[in-house]
Amino acid sequence: MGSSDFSWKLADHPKLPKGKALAVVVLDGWGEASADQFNCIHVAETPTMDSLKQGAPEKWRLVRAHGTAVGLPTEDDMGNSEVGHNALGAGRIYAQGAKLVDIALATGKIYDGEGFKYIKECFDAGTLHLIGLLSDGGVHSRLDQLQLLLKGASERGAKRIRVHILTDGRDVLDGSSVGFVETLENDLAKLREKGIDARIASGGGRMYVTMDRYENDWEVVKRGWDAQVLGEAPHQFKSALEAVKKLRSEPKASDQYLPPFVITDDNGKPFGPIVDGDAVVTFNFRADRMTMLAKALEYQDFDKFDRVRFPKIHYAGMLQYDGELKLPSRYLVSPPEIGRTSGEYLVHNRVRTFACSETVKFGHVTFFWNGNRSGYFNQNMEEYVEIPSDSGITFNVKPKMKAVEIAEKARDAILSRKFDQVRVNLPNGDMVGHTGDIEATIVACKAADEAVKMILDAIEQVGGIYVVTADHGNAEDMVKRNKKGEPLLDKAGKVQILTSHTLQPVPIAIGGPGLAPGVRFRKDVPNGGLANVAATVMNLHGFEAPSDYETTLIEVVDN
Ligand SMILES: O=C(O)[C@@H](CO)OP(=O)(O)O
Ligand SMILES: [Mn+2]
Ligand SMILES: [Mn+2]
Repeated sequence: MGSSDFSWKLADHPKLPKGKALAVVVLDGWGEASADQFNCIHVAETPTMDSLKQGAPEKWRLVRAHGTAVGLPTEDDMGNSEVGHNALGAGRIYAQGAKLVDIALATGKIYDGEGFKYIKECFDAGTLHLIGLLSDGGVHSRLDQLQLLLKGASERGAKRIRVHILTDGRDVLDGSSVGFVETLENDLAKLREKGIDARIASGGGRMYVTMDRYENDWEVVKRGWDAQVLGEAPHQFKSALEAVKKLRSEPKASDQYLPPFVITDDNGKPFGPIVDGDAVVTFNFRADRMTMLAKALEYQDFDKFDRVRFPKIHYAGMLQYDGELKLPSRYLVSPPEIGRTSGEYLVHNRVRTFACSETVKFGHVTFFWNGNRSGYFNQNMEEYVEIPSDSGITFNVKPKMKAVEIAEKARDAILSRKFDQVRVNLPNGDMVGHTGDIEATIVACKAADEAVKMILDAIEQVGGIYVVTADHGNAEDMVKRNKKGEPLLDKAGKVQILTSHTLQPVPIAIGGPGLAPGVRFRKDVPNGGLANVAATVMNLHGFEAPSDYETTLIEVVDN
C-alpha cells in the first residue's frame, strides 16, 4: 500500500452491525492444559469460564500464544505479556525484541549502529556497565545475548566491564540464579585472562531491585540505583556467587526477591559504581520493566527519588523501550515498528474506547496493546483507568488483587453507554501464578472468573458482545514436567514448582446478546493465534480489518 492512498477509514463489514458495546477481557496467564492437581484453573471454581467453554467449537476455541505465533524466535519460547498484548492489539505478527537482538548480534549489525558507537566513545577512559536480567528465560533478556555482547564489546575495545545482575526465578526455576551466576563468573574470568577487567559489580532479585513497572513502586528502582550507581547496598560480598548462595540461604528467600548487594574488593570498596565518563547498557530487550530505570539514567529533570549523584554517562538501551517518549534516546537495536494498531484504527473510525487494569498490568492493555506507545491516540475518544495495585507485597498474600475493582470499573463503563469498546486485563492468574503458591493461585483463578462474570452481566444488560481471551499460559500449569508430562521432582522428592509462563494455547470465547445470529468461529484457521484477535474484534465493531492484518477468526453464516 503506497502512503498516498493510505486511509484510516475501515470498510464496513458486509454483515455485522456497528454500535454494539463490546467487552474485550484479557485474562493474564490463563492457558488451557490437561486437568490435574497442578492446573489451578481446573482446580479452582470457575463456573463462568467453564460455561463459555460449553460454546465450543462455534463460540469457544483455542488460539496459539507462544513461539512464532507471537513473533518469538522459536517454538520453545513461552508466551509473555508484551508479545501477547502486542499481537492482540496490532493484529499482525512482528519479529519481537528477542529475535531482533538475535539477528543484530548474529550479523554483527549491532556494532555498526549509532547506539553502539555512542557507547564505544567511553571505552578508552571509562567503564562499560551492563545492567539486566540474568537468565535464559527469553522474556526480558537472554544470557546468550549478554554473553555475545560481552564478547563483542571486549573485542571492540571495552577494557573495563561491570555487570549488574538481576536474578530471575520468575521466567526460570527458582534457585537457577546460582547456575547463571556461575556461568557468567566463568565468562568474566576468561575475559580477565585476556587482560580485560571484567566483573559482576552488583545484584539483586528482579522483583525487589530495579525491575518494577508502570511506576508501581519507585523504591524498587531506587534500591537498584543505590547499588548500581552509588555502589551502596545493605549487603556486601566478595563475589556474586557467594552473594546469591548466602542470600538464598535465608528463610523464605527466592531469586525474584533477593535483596540488593554490591561486590567489593578486599578493602570493602565497591567494584563498580557508575561514574562520569562511563557507558551504560540496559541489556533487557523487553520494555516494561526497564522504562523506569531508563528514565532515571536519562532524564536530567527527575523527581521520583533522590539520585544523590547523576553521573554524566553514555547510556543506551538494548532497544528503545517507549516509541512515544523516544526512551531511551540511544539504543543498540531498533525495536519492532508496530504501527497502525487496532486501537489507532478504531479511534479513527469513531469507536470510543475504555481500557482498565490495575497498575501492574495497566500498561498491558494500553502501552503494549498500542504497540509500545504510551498515551492516548485521541483523548476525546479514549479513557484509560488505572487502579492502584498493592505494592511491596507478593501477590499470593492478596490473590484476589483488584479483580473486583477492575470489573466494577468495566461494568460502570459498559452501563454508562459512553463506550463502544471496554477492554480490561485481569492479572490474577499470572501475578499469583508467578509466586508458585498453588493454593493462592487457585483463589486467584476463582477471583478472575468472578470478575469475568460481572463484566458479562453488564454486557447482558446493554445487549452487547463479549470477547474473552488470554495473553499466554501460567496458572494452568504450576509444575515442571518431563517430556511425558509427568511432574518432575527435586532432590528432596518435592515437585519442582513452575513459576513461569507456559507454551500452552489460550481460550477465546465470543458471545452476548448483541452478537449477530450466525456468527461463529471459522474452522479454516486451525492455527489461529493472538494476532487473529484484532481483526475479529474489528468485525464485531462492524468493520472489516485492514488487508494486511491476520485473518479474522469468525464468519457469519446464514441461519
Ligand atoms: O512479570 C513479568 O515481567 C513477566 C514475566 O517475566 O510476566 P508478564 O509477561 O505476564 O508481564
Ligand atoms: Mn501476561
Ligand atoms: Mn507473567
